[in-house]
Amino acid sequence: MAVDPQHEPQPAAPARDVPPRERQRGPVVLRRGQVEEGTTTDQRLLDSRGPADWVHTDPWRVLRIQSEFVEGFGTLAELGPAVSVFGSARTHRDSPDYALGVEVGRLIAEAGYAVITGGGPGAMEAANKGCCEAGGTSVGLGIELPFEQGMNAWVDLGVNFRYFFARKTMFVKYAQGFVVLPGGFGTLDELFEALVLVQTRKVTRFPVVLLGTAYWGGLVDWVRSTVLPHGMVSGADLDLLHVTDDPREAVRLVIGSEEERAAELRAARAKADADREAGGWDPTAAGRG
Ligand SMILES: C/C(=C\CNc1ncnc2c1ncn2[C@@H]1O[C@H](COP(=O)(O)O)[C@@H](O)[C@H]1O)CO
Repeated sequence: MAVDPQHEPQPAAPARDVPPRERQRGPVVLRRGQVEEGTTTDQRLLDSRGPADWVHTDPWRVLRIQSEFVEGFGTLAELGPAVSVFGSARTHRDSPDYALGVEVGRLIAEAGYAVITGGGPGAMEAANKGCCEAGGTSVGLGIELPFEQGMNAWVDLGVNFRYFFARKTMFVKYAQGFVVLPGGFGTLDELFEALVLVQTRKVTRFPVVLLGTAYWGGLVDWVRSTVLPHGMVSGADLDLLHVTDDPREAVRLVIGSEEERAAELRAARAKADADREAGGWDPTAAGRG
């Protein structure tokens, strides 16, 4: 009998059509010899047991550092214009320096600027108090210290940092300038960090004002009489420092007078209008000041 080739029995499916052993490792597909035995990533995540010493390793710290920058940038990005105020954590509430801190915080707030401090006691608390009482935005960037230290009661917007260097970035990035009240090593560290950033042109137009001639005069004289003649700084570097006893003068030096600020705003708006007419409008140009 003739065999119809169309109805001949088909050979069995070749072995390669049998689904191979397969496993996924995140987005990676592993087959045959690439398949590893063991738990999935998800299983390992959910498994609470196991050693925990990795939380004290540098790669893990890098993620924590990254999260401090994310939290700081995220919280402060829309703060608007601000001035950072520094000064001793040990300034007593009944001291003239505390009253000076309250006054400068108030004047900054009345000029429409937020006040950023280290969120601690003393001069920081004073500046936050003055700002808060005047209805300004009172910011505290706290730091985790070996001894218990909460955010002062006058901070309305606070972020706590583990790392000094992440916190210091925020003081500079989100302020138009610094006002520095009498203080110790912490205050000096913040002062000289700002001066080096300006001197090396990492930041431009960043006024630094020392409030209290009796306290700061000795330091400024030493820089002028010793550091300058030794050639360790230039005459232009000395101009980076302003010293005054008058909180109004301090605020004016940092943010300009009301007229200067209004003129800056007018100029920024005019530039934005001109750019818009030219077809290249920069929506951020008129927003500050
Ligand atoms: C010393 C005491 C408390 C310290 N608490 C602080 N909280 C927040 N920020 C602080 C603290 N101490 C120092 N700082 C930072 O340094 C600057 C003040 O340092 P100084 O040595 O006192 O001049 C200040 O601007 C902060 O940014 C006990 O009361």
